[in-house]
Amino acid sequence: VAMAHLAGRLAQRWCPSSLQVISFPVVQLHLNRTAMRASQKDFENAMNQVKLLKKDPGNEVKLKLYSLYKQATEGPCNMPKPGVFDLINKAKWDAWNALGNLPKETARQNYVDLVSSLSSSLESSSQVEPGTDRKSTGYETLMVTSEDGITKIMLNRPTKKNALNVEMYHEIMHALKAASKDDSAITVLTGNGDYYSSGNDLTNFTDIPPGGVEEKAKNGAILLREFVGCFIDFPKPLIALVNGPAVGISVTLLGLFDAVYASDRATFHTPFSHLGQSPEGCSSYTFPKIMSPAKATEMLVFGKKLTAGEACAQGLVTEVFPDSTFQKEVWTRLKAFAKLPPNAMRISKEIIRNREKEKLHAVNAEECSVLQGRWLSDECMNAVVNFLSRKSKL
Ligand SMILES: CCCCC/C=C/C(=O)SCCNC(=O)CCNC(=O)[C@H](O)C(C)(C)COP(=O)(O)OP(=O)(O)OC[C@H]1O[C@@H](n2cnc3c(N)ncnc32)[C@H](O)[C@@H]1OP(=O)(O)O
Repeated sequence: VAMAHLAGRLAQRWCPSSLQVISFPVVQLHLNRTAMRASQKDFENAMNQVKLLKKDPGNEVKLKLYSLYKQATEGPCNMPKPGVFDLINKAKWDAWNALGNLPKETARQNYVDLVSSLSSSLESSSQVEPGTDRKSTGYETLMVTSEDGITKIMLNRPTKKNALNVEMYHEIMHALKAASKDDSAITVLTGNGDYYSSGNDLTNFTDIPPGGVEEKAKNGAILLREFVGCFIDFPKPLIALVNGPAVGISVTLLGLFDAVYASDRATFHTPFSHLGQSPEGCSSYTFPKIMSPAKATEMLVFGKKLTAGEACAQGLVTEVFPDSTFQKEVWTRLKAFAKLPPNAMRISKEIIRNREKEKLHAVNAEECSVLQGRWLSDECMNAVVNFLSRKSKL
């Protein structure tokens, strides 16, 4: 967190004249989380959209829609349990009752999300790849689509190399939560454009709250911990399609994915020391396990950039594909995976992940706490100032 006024102080201390040169963009970040909450109007629109669906979504989805509708409009299940032979009403009652005390607003949001994913998947079923189907509504920084049992979350700030601004952190968390509840069997994260992601948006460091830099660092650590926590807890198979270069947090998180497919154009770079920062995304734990402590040190401490082939040899990447056939090959494979029984996949992932979950959350907490301190350091501030003043790139 090279916050504007502290960075300004630094520049003044070391290079008074540079103050005229460096102008800090004070970014008004759209932390508008309420925008992500479905309004009554969104809910009504979704109800109308359901009537327009061209294909029957199937009984399981219809039960889900029914239960979410009832929960959103009436709250927790308030009907007497139907008799065992009243099969239809019993199935409806079971579905509604299973939602327990889910708040009405959450049910409304889930209903809207479900309808949105159905609209995308059912109306565009003639298309070949999830990459070409309809954009779901409501996201500023992502394109989220669902088709063929696959929810695809695409980072969508190609002009900024898919750098993660604060809004994108929130939207990814939201999209992951929605994907964990939707009907897809697997979830995919990828990037739009030539980059997978250039990591944390360094302008995140410039919008200082009234509490000053310490508060900024504290808020950053809280956000990061919650963000990484969503990856640790994600219940379905989560697959990264690394379409191009990946930097910083977009690389470290890969250790929490269930499979990582990369184009041979991709590179993997975690220049934390160069940036005066320290590893996150649980990489201080996952990387040494995946690739040996020494190889992890080369990446996380010395900032060695790996090619896709090297990352594959070290176990960080599952398989590398020629860029020219990357999309075709991986989507063919993913579609086959998505046809496997979803509950079996979920349970198998759970059994693998559960053994590590507690440890991963502890590592995440520790990494965030260390980073909070790093963001206040001169080393970190200098690096961010240099990038923002266009003095240095990676
Ligand atoms: C709160 C949670 C914190 C979590 C902690 C996470 C840590 C990390 O992720 S550390 C890694 C941070 N990332 C970087 O340091 C990368 C910085 N970017 C670069 O070095 C370069 O942009 C590049 C090597 C990624 C690409 O270089 P190039 O091909 O020459 O493209 P441009 O530099 O012209 O970039 C185009 C456009 O995108 C903007 N941009 C790219 N990356 C970032 C970024 N990380 N943050 C902010 N902005 C970024 C760049 O400024 C250009 O914008 P315009 O000048 O407006 O065109």
